[in-house]
Amino acid sequence: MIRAYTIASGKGGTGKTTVTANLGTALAQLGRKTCIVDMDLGMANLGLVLGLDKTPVTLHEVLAGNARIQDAMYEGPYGLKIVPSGLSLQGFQSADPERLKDVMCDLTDRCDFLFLDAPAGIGTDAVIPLTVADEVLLVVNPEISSLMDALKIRILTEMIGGAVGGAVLNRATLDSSDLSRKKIEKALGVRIIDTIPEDANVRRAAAARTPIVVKYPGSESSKVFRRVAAELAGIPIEEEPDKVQEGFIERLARTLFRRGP
Ligand SMILES: Nc1ncnc2c1ncn2[C@@H]1O[C@H](COP(=O)(O)OP(=O)(O)OP(=O)(O)O)[C@@H](O)[C@H]1O
Repeated sequence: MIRAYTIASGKGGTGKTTVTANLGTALAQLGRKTCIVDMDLGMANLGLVLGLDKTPVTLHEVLAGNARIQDAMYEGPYGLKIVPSGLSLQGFQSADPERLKDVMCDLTDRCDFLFLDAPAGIGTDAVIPLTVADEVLLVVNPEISSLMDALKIRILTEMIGGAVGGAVLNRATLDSSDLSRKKIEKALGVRIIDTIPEDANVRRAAAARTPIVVKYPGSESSKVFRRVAAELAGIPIEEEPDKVQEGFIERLARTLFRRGP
């Protein structure tokens, strides 16, 4: 039985693609058949951040009725299936987001988990993914503009008969200007499933066109992605306890009392 999630935020640049790519990879690492789809028909970048170079068939052709979804699926890490969107404006014009429902039917037997990376805004290509998923997961940053846009998406989703399952707070810092998790939860009216910190390794991994859970598996963000993936898969995850940071005194003692050559 397939479980479909749409990753949405309303505001651009909150981390939807990052969350889609890494949750998808983390679920694939857990052995779940997982497919991620770039619904950003105009400004595609899921394939780019995952290092796909040759993608002769994309979601553009599928939504234009000229190809089957299985022809637009490319292999990612741990057997993750990636459906990129095309980069051409012509392809964008020919793609009809209304075909998404039929595409989802074709995917039913092919995977356990499906993630749709929604575009920013409330255009047709952003709204349709909100209706077809079992649950919408919001990606929100700890700032008022992101919160307001996420709230709009929550209300819109409910108005059109969809369901919001929760939110992921991304790019959290310890800065006092950050909205707190509690405030966001209260204003948004949905549970914050987990919090991903602001992490320079996220950008480094994107530059290397590799998910952070593969490139920097020990980073804080990777731990959060694995935790959320485990929760979605309904399995307990045991993280290694964090190594106690060696302080200056411990380092000095180790150097002074080192045995042997
Ligand atoms: N936790 C994080 N720490 C640091 N940088 C991050 C984090 N999450 C995302 N980023 C960076 O923020 C930028 C935007 O992220 P991303 O592309 O995932 O957002 P998006 O919501 O998909 O954007 P768009 O609305 O344009 O599709 C990228 O450069 C990404 O590497």
